[in-house]
Amino acid sequence: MKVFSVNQIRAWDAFTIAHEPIHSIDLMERASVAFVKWFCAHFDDRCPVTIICGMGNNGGDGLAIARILIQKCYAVQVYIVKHTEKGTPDFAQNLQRLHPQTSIQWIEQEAQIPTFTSNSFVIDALLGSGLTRPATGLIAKVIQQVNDSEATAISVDIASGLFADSPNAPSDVIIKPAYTIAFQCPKLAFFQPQCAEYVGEWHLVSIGLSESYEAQTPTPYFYTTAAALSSLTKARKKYSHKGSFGHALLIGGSYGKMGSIVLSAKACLRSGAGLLTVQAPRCGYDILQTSLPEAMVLPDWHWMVNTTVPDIKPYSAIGIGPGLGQDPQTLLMLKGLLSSLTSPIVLDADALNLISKHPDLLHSVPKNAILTPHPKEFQRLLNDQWKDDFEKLAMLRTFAQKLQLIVCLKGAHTAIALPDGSIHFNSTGNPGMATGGSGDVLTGIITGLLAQGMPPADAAIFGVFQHGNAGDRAAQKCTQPALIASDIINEMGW
Ligand SMILES: NC(=O)C1=CN([C@@H]2O[C@H](COP(=O)(O)OP(=O)(O)OC[C@H]3O[C@@H](n4cnc5c(N)ncnc54)[C@H](O)[C@@H]3O)[C@@H](O)[C@H]2O)[C@@H](O)CC1
Ligand SMILES: [K+]
Repeated sequence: MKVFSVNQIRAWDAFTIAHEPIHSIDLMERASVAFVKWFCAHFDDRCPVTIICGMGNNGGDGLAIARILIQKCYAVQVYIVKHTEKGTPDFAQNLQRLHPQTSIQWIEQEAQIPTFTSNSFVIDALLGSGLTRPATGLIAKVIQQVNDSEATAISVDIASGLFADSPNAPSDVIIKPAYTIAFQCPKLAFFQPQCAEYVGEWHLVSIGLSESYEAQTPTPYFYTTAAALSSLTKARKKYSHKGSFGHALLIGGSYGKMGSIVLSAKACLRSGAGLLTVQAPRCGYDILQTSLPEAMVLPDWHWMVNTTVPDIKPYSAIGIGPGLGQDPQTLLMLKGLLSSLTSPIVLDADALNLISKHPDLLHSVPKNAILTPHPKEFQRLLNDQWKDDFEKLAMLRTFAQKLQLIVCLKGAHTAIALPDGSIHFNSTGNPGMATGGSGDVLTGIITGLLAQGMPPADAAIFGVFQHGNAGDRAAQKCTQPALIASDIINEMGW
């Protein structure tokens, strides 16, 4: 799914209005009906609903939502903040459409701001994607009052005061909703950690905007959906054999850190790799052979760390890093490996840390190599600091494009930057996966997919998606706090 900027969304609305064709007031009605459908599916009519409206189209949505909820017998109180002399035409029309007996209160001064009770819902329709400056004055005061209350706030399209495509200042006043119900496509802000409390749990509702506009309009940003990946899962042919599914090599583990490479190795096999060899220091030999009889083990001559550059000819993909350690001899091995590479590679954990300490190595990482850093590792790779998450994203794009690498920046909504400049935000996963070993599992999955011949960009996007999917299934079974990396492996499968 494409993620568009506010300007593109506005053009998308206009295109749909002109080409469907549909009147803009009817598009607003569609949006409001879609919002109400979600709302009613989640909350019954026992709790009072307060709708706070601005005077733009977001406020127009709020008024239409009020009308539809009243028809469905919800107890609705409407407040309109008079922040301008004249509302938009669709706002005005929806104001007219409200039943004369609807409870509407204009807020023209601070004393008229209500208190919001803890058992109520506040539907936030003050400001939407039309935000041009931070919320101030009366609107800011209303937002503050909502945030100070214990009411459950639900934002229409986007939290009032939140910029969709660019960072807010720390002092900006923004609704902190429990939920955001966004129309048609997510906003870039939804994927930024710094915006988390201004987004809450977000859901998309379709408002039937033009499919041809979506298809023909370019954007660097994408949101991964299961449907877009369905073509990547292929049934196995009847006469296939283990040689049909590649031979992966995983390099990692060191004294005290063998668990990392064991986790990667298990995940690699579960991703469907036909054969797996693990190169590990000699101290890990028994551990690997015992915990993972399905894998072959190539013991390094060194007892504690990896030092030997493997003969890479037999392998269709290589993953290196989990538990690797940063011994000087391991660094030499990594250098040797990078200079002799012919197969696709995943670089993770200490392989990335070694590269960060020896930045010249970055230039010997081959095109389309997959790097899987978490934000700290990425910052070390960049040797630079971003001032906010939007800048981090821009730096990620530039880095991947300049070096022609695939970078999976791990976190909630892992951002996968491709050499073509696109960024793909993941849609699966949960905070239960923030636990030691999760990343090792991901490295194993992607290495296994590469070994089977999946193109690197697909392997990164599909691997991250399936890793999160397995994590979601695991969390459902054992809850998020109880989830450990092995649970992710046990829930793998597609
Ligand atoms: N036809 C359409 O374009 C549709 C629009 N929809 C809704 O319309 C919203 C966008 O509506 P608008 O573009 O009218 O804009 P908003 O309703 O977001 O904002 C209203 C107006 O307030 C002014 N404003 C901006 N920042 C302000 C601030 N900090 N304080 C006070 N005033 C400020 C601007 O002039 C802006 O146009 C979307 O978020 C969505 O909710 C939906 O109804 C779907 C269809
Ligand atoms: K809003």
